[in-house]
Order: sequence, then structure tokens, then C-alpha cells
Amino acid sequence: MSKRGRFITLEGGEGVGKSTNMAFVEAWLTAQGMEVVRTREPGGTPRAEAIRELLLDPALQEPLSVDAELLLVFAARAQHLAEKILPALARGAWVVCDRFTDATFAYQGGGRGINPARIAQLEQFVQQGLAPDLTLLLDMSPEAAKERLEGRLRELNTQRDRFEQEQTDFFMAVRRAYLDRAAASPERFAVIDAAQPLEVVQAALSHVLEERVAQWQ
Ligand SMILES: Nc1ncnc2c1ncn2[C@@H]1O[C@H](COP(=O)(O)OP(=O)(O)O)[C@@H](O)[C@H]1O
Ligand SMILES: Cc1cn([C@H]2C[C@H](O)[C@@H](COP(=O)(O)OP(=O)(O)O)O2)c(=O)[nH]c1=O
Repeated sequence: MSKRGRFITLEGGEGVGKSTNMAFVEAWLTAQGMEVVRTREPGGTPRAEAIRELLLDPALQEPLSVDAELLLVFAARAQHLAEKILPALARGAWVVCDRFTDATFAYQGGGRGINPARIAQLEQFVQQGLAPDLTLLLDMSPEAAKERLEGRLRELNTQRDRFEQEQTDFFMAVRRAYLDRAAASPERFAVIDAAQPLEVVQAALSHVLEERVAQWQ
């Protein structure tokens, strides 16, 4: 087994099953004997989670400017990288992250309409070349995912956050941007049809993980 830790991200729109499958990916890697650090964005450290609150809180009455949203996402990421992701990778742990910079290209780029070239400048500034080794993109139509999300919101009795309050065309643009990024980097991405039953989605995840882990050895 290679000593170097790997960086794996899970991506996709709201309600596609990221949280459910994060646990699956973590358990799969742990069963192979890897030390796994499971984390999420925006957030992952106390200060980055405080920035997450600023980004998601629907109760603050003042609108959040599109550029402020973009910069907050990257401020949280800079903190997360410095305090958690980079130290974990340096000691050989595997990092499994619920969303990362592909979400910025999808939400702030596709959803909000920011030019991807501007996002790429911040990506270079903050990440200095660091990118995930593997990105698992859970893909399904926003309409179908919305039904799942509504089920979860009812179960947890929670309020919609700022992004969950967006309309279907926003989520269609998010999906399009994710699929375009996957098509542009097929060696990094694995696109999984998330509309399938959970056991089929998880069989697909196991298959991809087996293949990639074997390649990295
Ligand atoms: N493949 C699946 N088939 C049916 N329901 C699913 C599937 N994956 C997840 N769910 C359910 O859909 C809801 C949203 O899943 P969740 O993992 O919270 O999504 P996300 O983190 O992407 O928003 C949850 O109630 C979950 O149990
Ligand atoms: C990481 C990241 C997340 N987001 C948004 C997407 C999500 O709506 C929100 C919170 O992420 P998350 O908790 O993963 O959402 P959910 O579980 O509801 O799918 O943050 C961005 O807009 N840009 C980013 O770079």
C-alpha cells in the first residue's frame, strides 16, 4: 500500500445522497486499513464552520453579494486546507471531503454566473496546484433530488438554507457546470448515476474505489 495519503471529494447537487455516501466511502477506506479524515466544505474547522454560517444563514436580512460569497467560500477553504486537509495528507491520512472547489465552479460559476476564469485565479491563489486525486460526482436531475431533499427537511424539521431556497433553473445550471467539469477532467472524475437505488450507487462507488486504489498502489 502506498504511504501517501489521497484526497477524495464527493460532489453533486442538493439531495443527491452525498451525506449518505460519505459514510460509505469512509467505511470502505477504513476497512482497507487507511486512516481516514472525513470533512466537509464550506467548513471542516471551527473558523471555517463560522464562515459556513455566514454563507448559509437565510435569516440575515442583508443580501450577500456574489463576489463576497465567492471570497467567503475561498476564505473558508484556505483555513480548512491550512488547519486540516494539508496536515492530514502530510502525515499519510486519506481525506474524504463532502464538496470542494468543483462546488465553487458549479454554484458560484454555473449557479451565480461568475466567470470560471476568475474562480480559477482564486483556486490557484489558495490551492497552489493542490487538487483532489479523485472526485465522485453523484449526478441526478434536480427535480428528483428535490423530492429526496424535501423528505429530509421534513424528517429533520429544518429550515431551507440560502442555497436550498434557490429555484430549479439555478440547480440545472449547477448540474450542467458539474458535468462540464467532469467531461473536462475524466481522469479525475467518476460520474455516478445517483438516481439509482442506494445499493446500486454504493456498488458503483466500491467499483471506482477498488479500481483507483489499485492504480495508486
Ligand atoms: N440512492 C438513493 N435512493 C433513495 N434515497 C436516497 C438515496 N441516497 C440518499 N437517499 C435519501 O435521500 C435523502 C438525501 O440524501 P443526503 O445524503 O442527505 O443528500 P445530500 O447530502 O447530497 O444533500 C436522505 O433522506 C437519504 O436517505
Ligand atoms: C463547497 C461549496 C458549497 N457551496 C454550497 C452548496 C450547498 O448548497 C451549500 C452547503 O453544502 P452542503 O452542506 O454539502 O449541502 P447539502 O448537504 O444540502 O447538499 O454550500 C457553494 O455554493 N460553493 C462551494 O464552494
